[in-house]
Amino acid sequence: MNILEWNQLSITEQTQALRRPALAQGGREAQVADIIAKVRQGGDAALIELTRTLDRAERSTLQLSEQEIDEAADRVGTDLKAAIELAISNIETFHRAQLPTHIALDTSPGVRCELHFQPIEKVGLYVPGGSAPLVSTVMMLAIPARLAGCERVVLCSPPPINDAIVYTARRCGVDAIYTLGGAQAVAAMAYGSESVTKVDKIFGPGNAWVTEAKQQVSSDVNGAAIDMPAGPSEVLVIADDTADADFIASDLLSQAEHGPDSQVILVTPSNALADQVNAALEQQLAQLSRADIARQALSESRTFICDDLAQAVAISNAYAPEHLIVQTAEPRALLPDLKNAGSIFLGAWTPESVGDYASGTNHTLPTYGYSRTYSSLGLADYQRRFTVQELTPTGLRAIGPAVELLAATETLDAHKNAVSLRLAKLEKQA
Ligand SMILES: NC(=O)c1ccc[n+]([C@@H]2O[C@H](COP(=O)([O-])OP(=O)(O)OC[C@H]3O[C@@H](n4cnc5c(N)ncnc54)[C@H](O)[C@@H]3O)[C@@H](O)[C@H]2O)c1
Ligand SMILES: N[C@H](CO)Cc1c[nH]c[nH+]1
Ligand SMILES: [Zn+2]
Repeated sequence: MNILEWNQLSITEQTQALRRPALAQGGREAQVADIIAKVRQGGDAALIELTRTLDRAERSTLQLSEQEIDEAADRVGTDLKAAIELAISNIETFHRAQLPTHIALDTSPGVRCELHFQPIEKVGLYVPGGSAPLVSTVMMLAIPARLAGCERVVLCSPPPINDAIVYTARRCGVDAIYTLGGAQAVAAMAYGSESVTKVDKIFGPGNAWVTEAKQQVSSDVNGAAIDMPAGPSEVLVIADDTADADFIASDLLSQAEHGPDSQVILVTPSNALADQVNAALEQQLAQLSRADIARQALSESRTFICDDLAQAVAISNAYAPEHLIVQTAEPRALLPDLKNAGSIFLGAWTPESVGDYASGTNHTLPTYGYSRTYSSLGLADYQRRFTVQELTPTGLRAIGPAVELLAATETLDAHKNAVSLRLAKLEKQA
């Protein structure tokens, strides 16, 4: 990886060096808008045609039949099924603990306020499959959907759909599975078609086409809400000279292998470590089946040499990575200063891969720097919350005059009147 001295870069160069490669490419807006328009106009026929041209797959139906699901499940080995069970157990445990608490209290005597939670009724899950079949993403998206109580859960993944994706979808309670990928899958779930259910909210990561389509359908009131912009994978590692260069290289490569537009960053005050990591990257790349993809990602990735760990934290906060790994002598000591990251991995024995699969946390995370304002996917994303209030005459007498005065100050007479009429009636009754 290119090694750069952070302090030698101008402000413009620093900003440029932290730019995401997928965003730098850009230019997909019109193409994605065209795909969405075709799906809205042509329904299933357009989806079948787009699947043929963009995914080179011939299918006359989009939804998997029960027989196809049974056959796929039979082909999944028992060892893999056991690993899936272990992951499901931890993901369920962590997400069940996120079930919200209903609030009901009196803010003052006779003024009852309540906070209620309701599942979003219909949700659509996108499971990437273009370059690798992300079985783990099925668990990350479907488990919280079921725990939240969503009524209908549908899933799209590009053809040829992987057997383990199908098995896991059924195991996690998905109601319908469609062999659809890319922007066309997002459009189908947002607007519906003859065979695809229109959903209220779309969840899941994907490549730049998927992410762009999610943005477009979420800005249309007739489309669907989305979880977050979860695009090409990225990781930033903060390390000092106590860190193991092989471990760091393995973590960087684990995200670099996702796609050519993935990005990985190492920030360290140690020149020696930077060189060791580069040597370890070369060694490990030679063993990887996806070395070509990882090399492309590494070409847009870099190491920054910084003054100290405080500067490393500042660089990380500015980049706002999807994943942040801290491999320093005292990783937890940095935690209070780490502001913007989707998910943080502390210490030498916490490879990012454990969060991808089985520790229990969700691997669907904001990319492109959106971890400044978006959070890791959680149970709350599958629910909506609303408030309830109920006042007694005592309650209205207590807060009514203040409401009247506030309404008058805003020159909103009707607001004031709605209180005044009632207070007058209460006066008469007294
Ligand atoms: N942020 C997260 O939480 C998170 C989690 C898992 C994966 N990811 C990322 O998800 C991505 C998965 O990408 P992927 O490509 O493997 O699978 P994908 O399923 O997201 O995309 C494949 C689809 O892209 C469409 N497509 C490909 N080239 C196209 C083109 N030229 N024009 C129009 N459509 C085209 C095709 O329809 C295909 O079905 C990776 O970048 C990975 O890093 C992110
Ligand atoms: N690291 C990905 C999120 O950026 C998630 C994933 C799935 N499988 C392996 N990794
Ligand atoms: Zn990963």
